[in-house]
Amino acid sequence: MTTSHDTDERLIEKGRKLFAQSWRFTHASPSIESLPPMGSLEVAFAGRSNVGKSSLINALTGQNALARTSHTPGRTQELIFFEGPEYAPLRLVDMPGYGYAAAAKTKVASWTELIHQFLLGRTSLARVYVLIDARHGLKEVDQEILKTLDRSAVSYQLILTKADQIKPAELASRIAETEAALAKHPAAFPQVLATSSRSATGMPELRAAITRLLEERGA
Ligand SMILES: Nc1nc2c(ncn2[C@@H]2O[C@H](COP(=O)(O)OP(=O)(O)OP(=O)(O)O)[C@@H](O)[C@H]2O)c(=O)[nH]1
Ligand SMILES: [Mg+2]
Repeated sequence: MTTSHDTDERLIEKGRKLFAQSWRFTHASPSIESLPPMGSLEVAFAGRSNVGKSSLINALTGQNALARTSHTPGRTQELIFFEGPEYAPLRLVDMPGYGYAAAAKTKVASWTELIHQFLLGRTSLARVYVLIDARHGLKEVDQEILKTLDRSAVSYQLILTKADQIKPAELASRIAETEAALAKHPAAFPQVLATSSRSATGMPELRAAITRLLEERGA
């Protein structure tokens, strides 16, 4: 008999292998006109500037220099695509951050436009993870992204990042509060994940979730 525990173990092992391969940068798109042709399934990471999108891609792949990270917000300014050579059906997409008030207004506006256009019009986009800083929770500017995702057909899930920065009890209440806020967004996964790129908390589960998605899509 197959139990759900067996399935979880199998997906965690398969996810570990998928992400243990050598990932590489393949494409950077500063505009919607310059996107790579659709083909492989894509999983994108969105969120406010500095929330830890690029760091999460590095932690998932175990390659610390794959995506460029920075202490200062506004590091990632284009849509950045990564592929694993032995598993072409999957691309990871690092996105520019939104809500960064210190950057030039015109830049912020063009990144925001790019983000919304990508999320609404990309049929190869199989899932979007929306990252939220576990210390701060959902902000008004995140709601705009959630509204865009509600209008698109893509499945999406929230991830609380930097879980290493707060106490377990605080993390538990932040998860509960964020899940409660998702009641207004029926298109979202009702469950919220918690991760730390620093301690690798949540990485096996996230790799398994992406692996399950690929299986569901027959990739
Ligand atoms: N403590 C802790 N710090 C983290 C974690 N993830 C990222 N950081 C730090 O947060 C800062 C921003 O990380 P990035 O990965 O560059 O964030 P980003 O969301 O890609 O930022 P932009 O590209 O500017 O939108 C860096 O100083 C990281 O070291 C984490 O899990 N724990
Ligand atoms: Mg980044």
